Amino acid sequence: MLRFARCYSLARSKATQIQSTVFRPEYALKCGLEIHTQLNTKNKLFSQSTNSATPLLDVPNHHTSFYDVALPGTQPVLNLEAILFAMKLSLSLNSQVNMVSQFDRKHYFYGDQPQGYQITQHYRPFARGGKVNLSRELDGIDELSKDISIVQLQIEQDTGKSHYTDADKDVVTLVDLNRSNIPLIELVTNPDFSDIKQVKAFIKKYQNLVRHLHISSGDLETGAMRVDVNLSINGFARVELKNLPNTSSIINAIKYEYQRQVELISRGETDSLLEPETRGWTGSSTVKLRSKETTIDYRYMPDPELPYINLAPDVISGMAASMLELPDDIMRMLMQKPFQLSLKDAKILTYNGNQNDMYNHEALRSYYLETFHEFSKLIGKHSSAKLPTNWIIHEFLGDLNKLQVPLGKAQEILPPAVFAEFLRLLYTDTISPTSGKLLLFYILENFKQSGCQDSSIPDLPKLIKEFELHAITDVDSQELMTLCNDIIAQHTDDAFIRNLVSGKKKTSLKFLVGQGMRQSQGRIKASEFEKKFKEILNIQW
Ligand SMILES: Nc1ncnc2c1ncn2[C@@H]1O[C@H](COP(=O)(O)OP(=O)(O)OP(=O)(O)O)[C@@H](O)[C@H]1O
Ligand SMILES: [Mg+2]
Ligand SMILES: [Mg+2]
Repeated sequence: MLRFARCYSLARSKATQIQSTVFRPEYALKCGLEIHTQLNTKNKLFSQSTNSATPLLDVPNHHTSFYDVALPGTQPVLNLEAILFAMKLSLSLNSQVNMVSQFDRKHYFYGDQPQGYQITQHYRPFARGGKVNLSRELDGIDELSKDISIVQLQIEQDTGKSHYTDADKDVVTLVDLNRSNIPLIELVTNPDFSDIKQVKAFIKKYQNLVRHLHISSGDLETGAMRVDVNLSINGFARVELKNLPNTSSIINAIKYEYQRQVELISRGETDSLLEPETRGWTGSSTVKLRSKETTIDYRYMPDPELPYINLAPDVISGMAASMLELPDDIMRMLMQKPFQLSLKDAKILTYNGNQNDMYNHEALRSYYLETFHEFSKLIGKHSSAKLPTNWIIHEFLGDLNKLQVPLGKAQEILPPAVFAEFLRLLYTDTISPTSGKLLLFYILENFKQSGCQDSSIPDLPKLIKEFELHAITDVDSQELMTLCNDIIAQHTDDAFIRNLVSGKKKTSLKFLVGQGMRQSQGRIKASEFEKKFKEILNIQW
């Protein structure tokens, strides 16, 4: 117990130390990233095995061929889909695709690497150069604009996975080769990052890019994307940080390592910072894995079983011509007229979350754009941008999440033209926002209760009539007067009225209006109540 308490307090003090890390200009941070991304091709890089999309659910060693487990005599056959994916990514990053690239063997011995070498691209990578632009406007970095330049992109095969178990005190290593030979792209950036916000923004942006291009799930949690950070201060040697399973580990490891190096430099103890080293992340600190002297000699050599990748120029130009619009351009389009979305809303339509979301950004964006278009047609001009935004991005999405109904399904009963008609009812005050919320939720809940099977289009006028949701637009003045007088009689006393009328407690008016909205079930507008209460109580402010 005591030991636990000591460990706990040590971990807590490290956490506090990490939180309070201050980046000081006299200790300039320099960072570069190496990002491995699994490509979601149908098959593996050099075999016909399935490249599984659900690695966490798989039975170990299920997706393996003779080649993946390195049976003698098997040979690699290149999967061209991986080349197309690499080309898409390179073009999106403005990288120069090499017309000729080649595969090399990187030798090292490990249980989850049965060939004894990994096939990668060492001498002639797939693409070189390129950049990612980060901006204050879109990515929230401190600088107005900053380019992170790319060294290269290389295609390589993933390794298997080792699991260590403690069976009767003998440590047993279990090897799962499902991951062996899945295609990876390693992206190497120059050490252009000078603060944490830039690193975070880059990772988010790159993750979204691979999802946008449909070449990877980009998930850090499943290991589909793995980030190594290289970090140095004031010209000392770089330290490479590995085993960073999620964004918070990446950020905390940088903070911890920065602080560690600053302390060494400020104490003049810089011997250990003269040679590069590789460190791992334990969850609360970095620990040395190996130094330069013990660096493995990988004995790189061209793979004699694989021919060069020779690209014809028209393959690249053909791909360039068919490229999708990129996320930054889409965001800028959405933030301008006529849509005028906020950055946050534009991101919802452009940035993909993980697979658990009830929608994907592309489907939601086309739904939004089509509905916007239909709505503009209905009301005969460019619509007020706020209405489609609020009702699609906030209300509708909120309902889908609450009810766990996927957008693809909900669209069957609420295609863009029907949603646009619903928006028209709100725009023309045929129904109040309160009634609109009830109606939308009712429609979706009903659909959910049918097991998302009853895909008949809802009859909006009929439902409005049935549930008496029609807004009371021509409010009978006498009826409103009676309602307001009743509320005043039931909910106020002399002091309440005095403070309200004198303006000392103006918020009391909101309270009265709220009561009115509740009693009329939202069918009489708040502004009508406000007018009436002011008139009855002779409020002058
Ligand atoms: N002075 C430096 N400070 C911080 N980072 C640096 C510095 N110099 C280089 N880097 C970064 O180190 C990384 C080097 O990656 P690269 O893949 O080229 O080599 P590696 O780490 O030796 O190889 P491996 O792929 O086997 O890990 C790049 O991300 C680069 O930006
Ligand atoms: Mg490295
Ligand atoms: Mg590398």
